[in-house]
Amino acid sequence: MTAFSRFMIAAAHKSSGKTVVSTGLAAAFRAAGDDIGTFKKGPDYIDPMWLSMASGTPCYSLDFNTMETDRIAPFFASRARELSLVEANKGLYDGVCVEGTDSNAALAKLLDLPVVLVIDTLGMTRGIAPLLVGYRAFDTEVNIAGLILNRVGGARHEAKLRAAVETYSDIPVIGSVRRSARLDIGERHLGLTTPAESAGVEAKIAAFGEIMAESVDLDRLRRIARAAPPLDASPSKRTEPPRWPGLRIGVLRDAAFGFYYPDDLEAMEAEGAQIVPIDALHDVSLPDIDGLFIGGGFPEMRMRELAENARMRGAIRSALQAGLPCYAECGGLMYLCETITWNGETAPMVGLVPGRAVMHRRPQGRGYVEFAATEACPWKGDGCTVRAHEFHYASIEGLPEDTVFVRKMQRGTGIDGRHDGVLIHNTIAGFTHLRNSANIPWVPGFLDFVARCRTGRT
Ligand SMILES: NC(=O)CC[C@H](N)C(=O)O
Repeated sequence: MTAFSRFMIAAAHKSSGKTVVSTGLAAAFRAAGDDIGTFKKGPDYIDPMWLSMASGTPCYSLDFNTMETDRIAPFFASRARELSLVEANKGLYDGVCVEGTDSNAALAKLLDLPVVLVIDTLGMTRGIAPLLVGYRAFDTEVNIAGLILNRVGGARHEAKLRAAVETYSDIPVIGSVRRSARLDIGERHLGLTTPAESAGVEAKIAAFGEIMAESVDLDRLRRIARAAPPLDASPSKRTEPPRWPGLRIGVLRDAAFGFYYPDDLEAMEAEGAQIVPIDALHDVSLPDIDGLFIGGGFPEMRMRELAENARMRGAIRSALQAGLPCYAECGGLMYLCETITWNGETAPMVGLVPGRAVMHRRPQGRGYVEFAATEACPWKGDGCTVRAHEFHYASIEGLPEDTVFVRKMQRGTGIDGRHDGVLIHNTIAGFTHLRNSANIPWVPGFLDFVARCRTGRT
């Protein structure tokens, strides 16, 4: 049994301001000297970037789709800090199936998380009461322990909301956050803008923190978090020695590429690999590496700078053509194509994948996917059905007929609706985002492949 303080920030629907409130709370607790850690439910990469910048520690995803349910609590216990904030996705009770087995509420029950609801009160006064009554009655096993009124218009609005809540509900109001342009994070395709591309991001996060410290009763929230019962799970511990000591894995990490799960990179390090960060916008050559990992992100937002860095594009193309093993996901796949087209502009990219990445106005693939590896897949242990996710506005056009794919889609879109993961030399590049877990061990699969290629080379 492990005792540590924890709570979930949930809402009634998407875009209620959860991430801004959570980021501000993480910043406020950190500024107050609390040992705060953050988690995000679901496969998202962007909200965790804000949360981890605010807390100064990695933000880990908790996801029913890619993690075995019985591994979630040990994983949480091994990453939790003295005070842990879990940010929900969408609404508290939303989930893929009608039973809500993968909902935020299910996660709150699994981890015994007291829930703090952030309610977007825009255009709402007395109507908040039936919403809360319903949320409370819908599942009495969910511990809704506090309420933060968000986007409150002014003192009169706040008074009406408080009166309605106090009259009809027993959920305590622990905060009231006024509508303010200072609390804006821009939204666009895929969700929020990333901190890496927001000007003055540190000042912005500090301002979120100051506003939350003034608007939310932090002590009350600490008490709610402390009242969580001890968690019936021991931290997961690794006992085997690292299998690939000294393997050097380059990871593209900059304003264009940033979609990485911190525990995937930690899993590489636990196997003895060394992560070598590479900036595709500014570095002009590749460091000494055995393998390359290019995650997703927003290459389309930086396509001019990526194009202008012709030396790096050339260095990556030559290295991959010479057989350097590489794994690229989504934005990484787009970078490896011949060109990216967006907003009427086309820019040259690496040119390893003989196709053109084209951005569209609507998502071309979104949600959970399932695939089976084809015989062509050079990674070992990839034979079973793999669950993962995709979210992209890009498609790949002009791929030749004889393209070799390593994934046959059973659910989801991938590259052509049926396949994902092109194989070119020792590079696998696809739209799917993988998350390493006990049942989807892509990290050992990739590292083993990198090690085999290295042995072949030397
Ligand atoms: N998931 C990603 O890496 C997204 C890539 C790109 N920004 C798109 O929307 O298509």
